[in-house]
Amino acid sequence: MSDMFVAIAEKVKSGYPSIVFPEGTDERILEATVRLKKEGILNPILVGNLDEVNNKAKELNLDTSDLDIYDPETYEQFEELVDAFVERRKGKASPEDARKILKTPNYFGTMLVYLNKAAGLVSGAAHSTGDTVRPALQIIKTKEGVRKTSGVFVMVKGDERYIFGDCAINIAPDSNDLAETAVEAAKTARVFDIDPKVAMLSFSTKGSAVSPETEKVVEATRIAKELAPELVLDGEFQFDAAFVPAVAKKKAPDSPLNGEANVFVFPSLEAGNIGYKIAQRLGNYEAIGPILQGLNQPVNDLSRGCNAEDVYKLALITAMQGLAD
Ligand SMILES: CC(C)(COP(=O)(O)OP(=O)(O)OC[C@H]1O[C@@H](n2cnc3c(N)ncnc32)[C@H](O)[C@@H]1OP(=O)(O)O)[C@@H](O)C(=O)NCCC(=O)NCCS
Ligand SMILES: CC(=O)OP(=O)(O)O
Repeated sequence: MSDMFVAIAEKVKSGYPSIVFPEGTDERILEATVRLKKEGILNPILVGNLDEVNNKAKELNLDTSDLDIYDPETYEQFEELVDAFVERRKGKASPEDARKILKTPNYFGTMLVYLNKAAGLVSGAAHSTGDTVRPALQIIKTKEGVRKTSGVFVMVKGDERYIFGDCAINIAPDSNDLAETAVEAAKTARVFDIDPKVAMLSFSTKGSAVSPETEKVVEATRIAKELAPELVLDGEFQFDAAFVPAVAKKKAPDSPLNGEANVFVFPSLEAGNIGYKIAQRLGNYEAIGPILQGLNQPVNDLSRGCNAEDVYKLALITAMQGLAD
């Protein structure tokens, strides 16, 4: 494991937070949580039917005897969750609706976080992103000053670390959305000791093509600079002009990025989601995330293509976000 994750694990261990995993019968979740508990890093709370979770663990030769397993069907404080959900949804859910909704593991787990019974949540190994994040958007909500959450990956290979976003949430971002993603991604970068140099990506570099798509990124760059004038941030850039110094000299000789960008803001969810998966699967970068930015409490999604190592690392990041809040 890279030094970065070893350091995060040490930090998390000192706080020993509880993190909730709504997918208690998923084998990757089971493998990662048993390891996290055994290493004394954090306290996993698995959601699911006790027998089903334990039987699945047995099949995998994993010992879940010292893990907390909460079943929404038998959870003693369920009515507390119902009341808090009805209050939070302000007229959008009756107590009967809430009782039904909170039987679903992602809503149940998210309410545990909202009520501070857990410090964060990791899900999405077996659920789509929509089903994983919707409870958080409705219950946890964004921090004051953040209009929309976005999902970034930390891309790791050896000592190399980059932030890619938005790869998960906003399907057709406008200029304001892109600017906000950029500013939040720079903050996320600092969490991983990356000194952010932010590139606003497009298929054009500094006006080499002009279209509504490129103009959206030009405008996003202007807004992001206004929001965070201290940031090293520029656009619009093709990936090579943002990343390869020799290409940057030719295509954008006057830019402060100098082809050294390490935070990449994609112009649409198509580009971001496809882009991170290509870097992961063809480029052999580890892709940890999506890490949701700008929420009041940490809730993070996984790709359904994840492995147990990805779950373990995203759990570490989630716990670290919780300690920082
Ligand atoms: C994220 C997503 C599920 C939200 O869609 P949705 O549930 O239809 O959203 P809605 O517009 O109905 O909004 C639901 C709630 O979430 C909030 N919300 C929606 N998008 C949000 C965002 N980006 N940030 C913060 N809140 C958001 C809304 O304000 C609303 O809150 P309210 O009920 O309290 O008023 C949707 O944008 C989506 O499917 N994105 C793509 C996910 C994906 O497949 N990614 C690729 C794989 S990672
Ligand atoms: C992040 C992501 O693409 O998730 P999934 O692969 O589950 O759709």
